Amino acid sequence: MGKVFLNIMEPEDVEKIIGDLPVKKSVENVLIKEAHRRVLAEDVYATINLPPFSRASMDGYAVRSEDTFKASEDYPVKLRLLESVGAGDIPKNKVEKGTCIEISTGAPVPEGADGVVMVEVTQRKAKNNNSEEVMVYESVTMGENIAVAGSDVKKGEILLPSGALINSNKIGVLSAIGMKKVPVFAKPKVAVISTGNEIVKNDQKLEYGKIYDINSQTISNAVEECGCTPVYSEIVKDDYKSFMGKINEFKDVDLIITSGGTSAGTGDVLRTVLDELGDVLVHGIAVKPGKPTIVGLIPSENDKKVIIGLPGNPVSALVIFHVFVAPFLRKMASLKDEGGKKQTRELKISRRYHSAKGRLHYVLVKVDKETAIPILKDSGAISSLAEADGFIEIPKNVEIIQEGSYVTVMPLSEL
Ligand SMILES: Nc1nc2c(c(=O)[nH]1)N[C@H]1C(S)=C(S)[C@@H](COP(=O)(O)OP(=O)(O)OC[C@H]3O[C@@H](n4cnc5c(N)ncnc54)[C@H](O)[C@@H]3O)O[C@H]1N2
Ligand code: MOO
Repeated sequence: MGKVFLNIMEPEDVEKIIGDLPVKKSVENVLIKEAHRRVLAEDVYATINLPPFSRASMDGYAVRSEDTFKASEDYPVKLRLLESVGAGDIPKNKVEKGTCIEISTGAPVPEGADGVVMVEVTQRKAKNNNSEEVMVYESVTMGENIAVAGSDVKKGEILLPSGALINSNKIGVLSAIGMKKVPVFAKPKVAVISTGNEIVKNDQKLEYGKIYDINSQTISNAVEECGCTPVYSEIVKDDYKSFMGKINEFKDVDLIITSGGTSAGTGDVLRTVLDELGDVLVHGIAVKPGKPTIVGLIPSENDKKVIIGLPGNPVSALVIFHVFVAPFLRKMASLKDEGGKKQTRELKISRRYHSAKGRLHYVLVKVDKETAIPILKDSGAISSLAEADGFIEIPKNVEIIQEGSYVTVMPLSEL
């Protein structure tokens, strides 16, 4: 396949190409304590009734409701107390006419009882023969203060559908049926590789001409936010052998993201390696920043593996990741809003913005209350990362955005 760098593609076409890339999914069973923020891979049905038995929902006395119908402040009904049942206990007696059983919230309702009188509207009195009686000052209706077995969920009913993101409340639902292991989609593994002779890790000395690695950190975090597991890598030098070696090393990952080495410079070897190993689907997008972005496919064991080459500039790398890569990773991770973008906000732009025509522009913005403030620095400026909350898209045919116009802000991270 010939080089396609000069074949700059429109962003919509690139989104379509990425959207059509192959996605492999597998399922694994994890302990419930490890299921948080994972995606359910099967429908979950109730294996028991919820609640499993009819239980009191108030502290008080289990009664036959008809015994209390005439009860009032002035004419309380007297009921003989048979026993006291706490949560977790099993009642020994049956509630017969004229009797009651003291009951705690969560305890099983004794046979014969069809209502629970709240303790606040009763008074307990000891009698001479060591027995006790309860004065009831208010009536209860049938079923009052009782949660009947299966009234919440019936055994066999669907509790959660496949594809649900297991957050803390959904963990509660799975816990209610005593689930130990939960079927979830395996998290896609994504190798994150920074390339460049000038890049060093933070445990190395910063010699003249070198810079600390930013992209492994920013992109790995962003990968995690998409429900995938980042696999860290050593920095790869700008030479064919190192690059090829590293790509072959990551045989068991689902996708590879590199940064740097995408443009036309002499050290930019990703393109050469991809041309040799597989297919380059995209090399060049009509956007700014991020024009030299690469999307490729290389053969892997049974099918093909996707490689995304992000531009080296940390701002370009992050923006391109959010626009083009994150939706695909979220789809791989089976997150519900498959392919969808993150929650955006419509805000007023703080100043008039002038954009060069011809390419779609992504502009970092700081959000202050209801205003988006454009950050006017180039994509090599790290300080813009410190200020940025998100970015806006300015279509290729728009030159001027007037102060106060509404713009759509895409957030840069989850928090
Ligand atoms: N003749 C041309 N030159 C360039 C073009 C072009 O079309 N023709 N495109 C420019 C654009 S746009 C960008 S963006 C860069 C992208 O090039 P690369 O992807 O090859 O990136 P590098 O040259 O390796 O790096 C660019 C810049 O970013 C720094 N960098 C790289 N990786 C990291 C990292 N992990 N952490 C922190 N900083 C990183 C690197 O040191 C460079 O300063 O090419 C333009 N040139
Ligand atoms: O368009 Mo580059 O990607 O300048 O930053």
